[in-house]
Amino acid sequence: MSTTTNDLVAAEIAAEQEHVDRVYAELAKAAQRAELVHAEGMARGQTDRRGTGDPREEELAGLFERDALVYSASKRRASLEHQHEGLVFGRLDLEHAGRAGGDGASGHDTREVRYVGRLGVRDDDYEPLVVDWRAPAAAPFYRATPVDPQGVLRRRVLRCRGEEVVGVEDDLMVADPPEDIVVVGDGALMAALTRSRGARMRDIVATIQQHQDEAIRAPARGVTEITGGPGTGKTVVALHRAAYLLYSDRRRFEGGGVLVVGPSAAYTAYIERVLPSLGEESVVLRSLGDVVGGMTATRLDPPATAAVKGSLRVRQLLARLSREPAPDAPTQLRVFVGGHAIRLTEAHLRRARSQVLRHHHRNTSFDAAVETLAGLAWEQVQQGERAEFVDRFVDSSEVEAFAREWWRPVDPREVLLWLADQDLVRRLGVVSDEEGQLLAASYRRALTDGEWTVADVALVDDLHARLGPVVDLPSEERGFFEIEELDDASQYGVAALRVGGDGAAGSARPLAPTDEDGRPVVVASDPTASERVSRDPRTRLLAGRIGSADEYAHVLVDEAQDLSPMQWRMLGRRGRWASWTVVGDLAQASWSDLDESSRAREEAFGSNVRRSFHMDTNYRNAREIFDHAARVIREHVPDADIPAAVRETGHHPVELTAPPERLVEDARTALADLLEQVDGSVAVITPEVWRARLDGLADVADRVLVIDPLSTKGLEYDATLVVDPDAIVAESAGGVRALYVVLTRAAHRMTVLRPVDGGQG
Ligand SMILES: Nc1ncnc2c1ncn2[C@@H]1O[C@H](COP(=O)(O)OP(=O)(O)OP(=O)(O)O)[C@@H](O)[C@H]1O
Repeated sequence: MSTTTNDLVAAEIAAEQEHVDRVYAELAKAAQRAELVHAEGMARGQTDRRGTGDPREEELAGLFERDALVYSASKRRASLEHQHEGLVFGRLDLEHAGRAGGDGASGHDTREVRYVGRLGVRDDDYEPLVVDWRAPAAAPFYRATPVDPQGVLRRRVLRCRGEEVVGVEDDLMVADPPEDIVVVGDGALMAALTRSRGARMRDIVATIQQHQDEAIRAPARGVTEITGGPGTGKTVVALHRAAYLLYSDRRRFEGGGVLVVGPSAAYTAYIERVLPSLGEESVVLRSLGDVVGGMTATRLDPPATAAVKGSLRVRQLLARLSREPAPDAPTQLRVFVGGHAIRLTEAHLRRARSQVLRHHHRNTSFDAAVETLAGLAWEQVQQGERAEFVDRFVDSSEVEAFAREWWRPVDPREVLLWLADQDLVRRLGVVSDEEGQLLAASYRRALTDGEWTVADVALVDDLHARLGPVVDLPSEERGFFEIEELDDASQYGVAALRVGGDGAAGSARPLAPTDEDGRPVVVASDPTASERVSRDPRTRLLAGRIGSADEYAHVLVDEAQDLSPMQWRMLGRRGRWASWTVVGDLAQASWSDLDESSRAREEAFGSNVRRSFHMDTNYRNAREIFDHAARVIREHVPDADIPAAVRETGHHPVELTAPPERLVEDARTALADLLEQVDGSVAVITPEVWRARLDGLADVADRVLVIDPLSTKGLEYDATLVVDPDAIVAESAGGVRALYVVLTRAAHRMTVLRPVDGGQG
C-alpha cells in the first residue's frame, strides 16, 4: 500500500482538481444554455394583450410553450445553483474482468474511472463526466465492500470547498491493488462525523454507508419502516430516500407529491436544506402543526390535555359535537305557508337534524335540510297535494331566512371552540368530568390568546371530514355587479375578500370580518382593519379557510413514535393511495398509549406490504456521551434499541450540581466553557420550571439556543447543557424517554446541571 506523504496527497488532489475544473466548465456552458432557453421562452410569450383584450389562439399556444420552457429552464437553473457546492464528491476506480476469447485465453481486464456527484453532467460528446448519485451506475459507490467489491478497486471521496478540491479520502476494496492505485486519507466518514454542527442538517451523499443505501434504494411500494436508536441516521437516510424516489420515478412522485412530516417547526427548519442540496425542490415539508391547510399551530398542550385530544375516544366526542346545533341557532320555526300555520318545535328540529345527518355532510346539505323540514311541516298540514305544499314551503322566503340561520355552514374550528362550554362537553358524555374540564379550559385559553395547539390541528381535520367543506350558501342577491367587484378586488391584490349573504333574509355568517351591516371588510389592504383583526383572538383563530386534505403519492413520517392516534388519522387522509416511509424509535416516544397509536397507524397503512430496515450505528454522539444516555434509558426501558456509537473523543459528559439559587449563574459559567470547547451550535435544554430564568442565556452568543426538551426532537448540536434532568422527566408524558432524547442531542460535548439543595458546582 502507498504512503500518505504530503506530496502524494497534493499530487492526487491536483489530478482530481483537473477533472473537477472540466466539470465546472461544462456546467457553466449548461447554465448559459438554460439562460438562453429561459430568455427565449420569455420572448415567445410576449403578446400584445393591452389593446385587443384576449390573446389569439396561436398566442395561447405560444404562452403554453413558454410556460413549459421557462418552467424547465428555471428548474434546471435552480438545481445548477443549489448543487454548485461539492458538485463532484466521489470517484470509483473500477476493473471489469475481460471476457474469455474463443480460444479459451482470457481477455484483458479493462479499467474505468467513474465520478459520482449531485447531478449528472456530460461533455459535448455526451460522455458522462459525472454520474448522478441516484443512478444505478453510482450504486457501487455506496454498496461496494472489501467482501463484495462489485468491481471497485478504490472508492474515493473528494472534499471540496466551492470549486476547489481540498482533500481526498480513500477506501480500498481489494487486498492487492494495481501499482498505480494509491490510497490516501483517514476515512471520509470520520471526517464528516467530527465536523462542527450548524443550524441546518447537511446531506450525506458522499458518505452514505452500505446498510443506509439499502434503505434509501428500497422499492417504493408499500410501507418502508426505518427503525433504530438515536443518531443512527434515520432522518437523513429517509430524506435521501425521498430524493431517490423522485429520481427513480419522477412522473409518479413529482406529479403525485411527496409529503415529509416532522414533529415541529424547528425540525422542518433544521432539515429544509437537505433535499434542495440533493436537487429536489418539489417535496412538501410540514410539521404536525401545519399539516392542515389554513392552520398553523406551534403551541403544545400540557401532557394530560394532549393525551385526551390525541386519543381515539375523542372521535366519538367530535362525532356528537358535529351534530350539535350552533349555540346561536334558532330553536323553533313559526311560519305561514299556503294559509297554514306551521310550528316546528325544538324536538322537531332535533329530529330533522338527525335525519339529514344520517345521509349527508352537514355543510353540504342545505337543500336536504330544507326538504326535511318541509316533510315535518307536511305532517302538520295533511291537506291538498303534498308536492304542492312542499314546493311552497321550500320557496318561502321566511323558511329560507330561518334555514340560513338554523343550517348555516359551520367552520370546523368554530365547532371545536364550542368545547369551551364545559356544560356542553359534559352533556356530550364520552370523556370524564376531569378530562372535560381540561378540554374546556384549553379552548377557553385559545379564545383568550388566539392560538391553536398542535393537537387541535388533527381535531379540526377530523371535524372537517365530518362536516364537509364550508361552502357559501347560494345567494340570489349576489348578482353580476358583485362578482365583477370581486374580480376587480383580486386584481388589486386583495387577499381576503368575501361576499356576504343577503343581510335582510339572515345570511350565512361569513367568517371573514364584517362591518356592522354584515358587509365584508377587506383585510389585506387596510392596515387599521388588519391591526384590529390581529388583536381579536377569535378572528385570529378563524382566519382564512380550512382546506380539504391534499393527497400525496408518498408520505414520509419522521419521529413516528410520537404521533397520537388522531394525528395518524390525519396523515392517513393524506396518504390513502400513497406509499410510506416511516421513521422512529420507540425508546424516544413521548406518547403515553403506544398500543392505541399503533392501531391507528396500522389503519393508516391499510394492507400495504411492509419492509423494514434497522439502523444500529450511532453517528451523532461521541461514545462517551451516548454511554451516559444509554445507562439512563436501560435502567427504565431494558429492551430499548441501543445502537453502537462509533466515535470516541476522550471527553466524558460533565456532571454538575448547584443550589437552586445559584443555578442560573452556574449555567452561565458551564455554557461559557462549552462555547470555548466547540465551534458550532450549543443548546441549553431546560424544563419549563427554569425556562424563564434561563432564556437570557440565548444572548451570550449567536450560536446559543435555549430550548425545551420536546422541541429538540430530531435535532442535534455540537454541545448541550442539560438543565435539571429530573424536572425534564417529571414534566413530560414520555418521562425518562424524553430525557433520553435530550441526552442524545450533543455530538461532541455535554454538561448536565442538577439543582441540589446544598450542592456544589
Ligand atoms: N453515513 C453518514 N455519513 C455522515 N454523517 C452521517 C451518516 N449517517 C448519519 N450521519 C449523521 O449522523 C447524525 C444523526 O443523523 P439523524 O439525525 O438522521 O439520526 P436519527 O436516527 O434520525 O436520530 P434521532 O432518532 O436521534 O433523531 C446527523 O448529523 C447525520 O448527518
